[in-house]
Amino acid sequence: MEKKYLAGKTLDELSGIVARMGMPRFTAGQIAAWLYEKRVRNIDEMTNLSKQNREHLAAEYEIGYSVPVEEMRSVDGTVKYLFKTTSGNFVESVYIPDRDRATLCVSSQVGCKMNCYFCMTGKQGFNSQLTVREIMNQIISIPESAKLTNLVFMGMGEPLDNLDEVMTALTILTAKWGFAWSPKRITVSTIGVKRNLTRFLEETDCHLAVSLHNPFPEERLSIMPVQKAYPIADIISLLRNYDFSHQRRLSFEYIMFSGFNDSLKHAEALAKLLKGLDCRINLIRFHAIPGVNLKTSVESDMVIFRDYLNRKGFTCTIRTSRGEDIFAACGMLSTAKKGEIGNKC
Ligand SMILES: C[S@@+](CC[C@H](N)C(=O)[O-])C[C@H]1O[C@@H](n2cnc3c(N)ncnc32)[C@H](O)[C@@H]1O
Ligand code: SF4
Repeated sequence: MEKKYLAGKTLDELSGIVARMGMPRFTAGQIAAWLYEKRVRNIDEMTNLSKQNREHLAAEYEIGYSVPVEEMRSVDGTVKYLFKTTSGNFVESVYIPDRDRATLCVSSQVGCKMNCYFCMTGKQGFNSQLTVREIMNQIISIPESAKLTNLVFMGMGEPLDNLDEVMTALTILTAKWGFAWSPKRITVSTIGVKRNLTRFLEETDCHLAVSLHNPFPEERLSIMPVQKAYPIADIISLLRNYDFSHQRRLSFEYIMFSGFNDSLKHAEALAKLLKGLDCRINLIRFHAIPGVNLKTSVESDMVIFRDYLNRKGFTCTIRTSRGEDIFAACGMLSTAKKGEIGNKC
């Protein structure tokens, strides 16, 4: 019999399992602590469960964590990890140490349906959803797991297109019986999948980042097909119904493309679009990818753009690029790995 996995199970699900197996109710909490606090890799290590209960559990279940299959280290300390998924594909996670912070950028899907012109993951097309176990595994199975202070869902895939699994991962990360993290340590990035945005905003307190990239609808549509189904103006109207003036943070991601979206006219339109919203704007350098005819903006244009937005009352910063020497743009390593395997077949 193929074994099922315990990793990624919530306390409610574990309670159902122990009840079915005739174990005491409190065993569910003990198993959750072994999975998410002590992070053991083998049921036999759950030493406060009786030997009989461990054997019983191990007859049907295994834990289901798996270590990365490859890693690339940057001179700046960034590490890119590659994980093999159940579907036989690969996803990436990037560990980014920065003074007293240690952030992990996690993937939510294998590939992506959204097909943004500038994105390597988009070029892969959609392959499959990651399960909550595969999302949690990225966080638990890197050597630096215990050092992590922050998480960003900015790896491969669109988190709001896999919301059930992402929400369960957020529950495990923030529940007392799980990681017990504050939701303020977690940021979910989206291009604005409106149908799921409301649920995310209502049911979590995690920070939100929206990938905007161009304030003009036609121009945005030319690089982001999602603009057709979910225009950015509608997303912004929806966001105006929520309070981002306290603990919860709203930010907009804006990749700066030379001669495409980096003029003062764009900065003015962006300021107009976001007027009155409590938000930050992050300007990002474009990581060039093969076959895409766009270049990152020069530093002086980014500075002019940033200063204009700061004068308009926004908090706008230029994000430092990390791990340039290890293909840090998401999707590059997994695409290379896919090609390697494809070539071998
Ligand atoms: C890979 S996406 C994943 C999260 C979500 N799908 C989104 O688009 O917000 C995370 C961020 O990376 C940005 N990005 C994608 N390709 C990039 C590239 N080649 N250079 C710089 N940033 C890129 C996206 O625009 C987005 O802001
Ligand atoms: S930028 Fe985000 S939404 Fe667009 S293709 Fe890449 S992963 Fe998908």
